[in-house]
Amino acid sequence: MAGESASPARESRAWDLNPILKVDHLSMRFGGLVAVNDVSFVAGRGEVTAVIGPNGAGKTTVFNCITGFYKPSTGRLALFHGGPATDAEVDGVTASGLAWGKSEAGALYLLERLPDHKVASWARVARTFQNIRLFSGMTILENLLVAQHMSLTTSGLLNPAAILNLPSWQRKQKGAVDRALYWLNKIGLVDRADDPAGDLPYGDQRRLEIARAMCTDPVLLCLDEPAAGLNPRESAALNELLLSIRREHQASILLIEHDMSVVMEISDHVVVLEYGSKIADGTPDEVRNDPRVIASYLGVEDEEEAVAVVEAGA
Ligand SMILES: Nc1ncnc2c1ncn2[C@@H]1O[C@H](COP(=O)(O)OP(=O)(O)OP(=O)(O)O)[C@@H](O)[C@H]1O
Repeated sequence: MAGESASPARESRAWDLNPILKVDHLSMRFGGLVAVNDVSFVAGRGEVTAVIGPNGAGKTTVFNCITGFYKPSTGRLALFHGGPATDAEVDGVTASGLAWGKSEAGALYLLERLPDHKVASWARVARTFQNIRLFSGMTILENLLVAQHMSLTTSGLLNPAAILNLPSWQRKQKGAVDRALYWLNKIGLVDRADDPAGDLPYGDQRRLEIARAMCTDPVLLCLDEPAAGLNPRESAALNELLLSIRREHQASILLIEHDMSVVMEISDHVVVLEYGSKIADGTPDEVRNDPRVIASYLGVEDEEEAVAVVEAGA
C-alpha cells in the first residue's frame, strides 16, 4: 500500500507491535459509489490514531463501519481485548463463522459480524458524533448516568437484587454515580451537575460528550471531529482532556479531525484517506512531509508540484 513503502521501519512501529484494532481490506459501497476502497490500517493500544483526509474521503464511513452503524461490503475489523491476538487466532475466529473468540491475550471481536448494539456493549467501542448528541433537557449528571444504563439494566432486568434493592444492587448504582462524578470532576463541571446539558457552552458540551462515552468504560474511543466548531481556547481544553485520557486511562483513541493543530499535537499515528483509499500512514511528522498528502491537501496535480509548492513556501 502507498503509505507502507514510505515507512522502512514499519515492523517496529508501536501500533504494529501492540494493536488494539486491525482494519483489513475494508471496502464500503453505496450502490455504484465506492466510499471506502480496500483500506487497511492498524490502531495502536494506548495511542491516539487520527484518520484525516479531504471532504468526502471516506473517513466517516470508516468510522461507521468500525462502530457498527454500517456493515462493510467487504473487509475485516478485528478488535483485541487484553492484548493483541495472533494472525492465526484471528484467522481461526474468521473461519469459525463466529463474531468473537478467546485469544491467548484475552478475546478478539470481529466487529463487522457483531450486531450494532453489541459493538458498544460487548466489544466496548464508544463513539461521539460530528453533531453533538447530548440529551439537552436532562441534567449534566443524568447524561453521564444514562450512558451507564446498559450495564445497570443488563444485571437489573428481572434481577431479584434490583427488585429487592439489595446491597449488591445499591453498590452497583453507587458505582455508576461515582464514575459519573469522577468524569464530571475531570471536565471541571461538578458545580454544574444539576444544570441542563443544553445550557452549557459549546466547548463544554463537546467535552461532556467525551466524558459520557468514557463512562461506558470503552477499550476504544472513537471521536468524529471533536474539535469542530471550537475556538482556540476550547480546542486547547479538548487536547488536554484527550491527552489526560490517554495518559491516565491508557485509553486507545481513534479520531477523525479536520483541525490539523489538534491532529499534529495529540496523535501518535495518522492515517490519510483520499477518494476512499489510503494514501499515507505514519507519524504526524512523516505524514506532514509526505508529498502525496501535501498534494491532496493543496489540491495540486501531482507530487512534484506539491514539493515545489512546499519548497517555495519554506
Ligand atoms: N449513506 C450513504 N449513502 C450514499 N453515499 C454515502 C453515504 N455515506 C457516505 N456516502 C458517500 O461516501 C463518500 C464518503 O463520505 P464520508 O462521509 O465517509 O466522507 P468524509 O471523509 O467523512 O467527509 P467529510 O469530511 O465531509 O465528513 C461521499 O461521496 C459520500 O457522499
